[in-house]
Amino acid sequence: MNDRALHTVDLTKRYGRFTAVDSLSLEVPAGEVFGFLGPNGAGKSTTIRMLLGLARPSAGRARVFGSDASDVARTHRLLAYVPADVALWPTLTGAEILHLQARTGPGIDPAYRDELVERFALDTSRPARTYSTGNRQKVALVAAFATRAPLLVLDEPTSGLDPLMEREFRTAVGQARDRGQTVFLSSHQLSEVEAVCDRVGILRAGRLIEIAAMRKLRGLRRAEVTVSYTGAPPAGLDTLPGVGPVEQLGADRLRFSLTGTPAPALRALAAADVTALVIREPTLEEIFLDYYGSAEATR
Ligand SMILES: Nc1ncnc2c1ncn2[C@@H]1O[C@H](COP(=O)(O)OP(=O)(O)OP(=O)(O)O)[C@@H](O)[C@H]1O
Repeated sequence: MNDRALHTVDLTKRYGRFTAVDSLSLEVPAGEVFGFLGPNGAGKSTTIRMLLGLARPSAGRARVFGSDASDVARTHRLLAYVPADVALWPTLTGAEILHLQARTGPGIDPAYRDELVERFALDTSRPARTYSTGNRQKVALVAAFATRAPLLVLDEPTSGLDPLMEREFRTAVGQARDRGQTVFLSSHQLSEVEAVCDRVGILRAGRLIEIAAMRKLRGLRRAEVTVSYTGAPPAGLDTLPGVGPVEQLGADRLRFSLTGTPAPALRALAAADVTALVIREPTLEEIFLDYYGSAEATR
């Protein structure tokens, strides 16, 4: 099989005069867990619809394991897809839907499917119309992860899941990787992408602005650190590498931004009588603004 699971060249989608996806060129090698990050409206779902042959590109091309994405009869035998808004047959139960999907998709591992039903705590005896958003997502995730499709395309698959289920999701992605499946995961949750992906592409206003290994993305991060203390304030923080301007928030509290390893800052803090320490991770939007400049970050 082709060693490139996904390959796009100048992939473009215009709606009238609006360009939703702009000359996207991307390669995802087989076996990689690739994160596709971007804020709302960046063009993630539109890109995915073109990869799945569900939307026709205005220009450029998309290939799935070497076949043109428009050849859905061929490419859909090689992939499983979890859409952002999962719609199920309302009168069928979860079990019936899983059974149906097993018969129509690229083939499944029934024992692993049953294990996933347990792990995702899915009550498959209920009709789908009674399912919450999260439960509908679970049905779609179980169906996708149980396949042996070489490519899993997941479009913001965890937006309705609680933290316990999010953990199961991360485990299932790791198991898919261990089996050699390629995972294309669209998300706007940096922590999720960071936990499971090998590489990440950042999309903004329809353009791919960065493709980086996770290690590099971590280097871009700027955390906000708030420190409460008694007695003398921690000394020498503002001369440390990675520490941004130190802002005093009252008599016994200060705040600073931190990029890269926290070790030097923690050593400086250890010398003071710290009563509370809060480290807030930046949002994806803040990383964009931080790294690319606020003027560029708006469409
Ligand atoms: N059929 C359509 N007609 C016109 N504009 C569209 C159409 N589909 C999408 N768009 C626009 O294209 C842009 C990209 O939308 P898309 O759904 O791909 O974004 P997204 O990154 O998936 O966002 P989200 O995280 O909110 O799902 C948006 O501005 C959207 O309004």
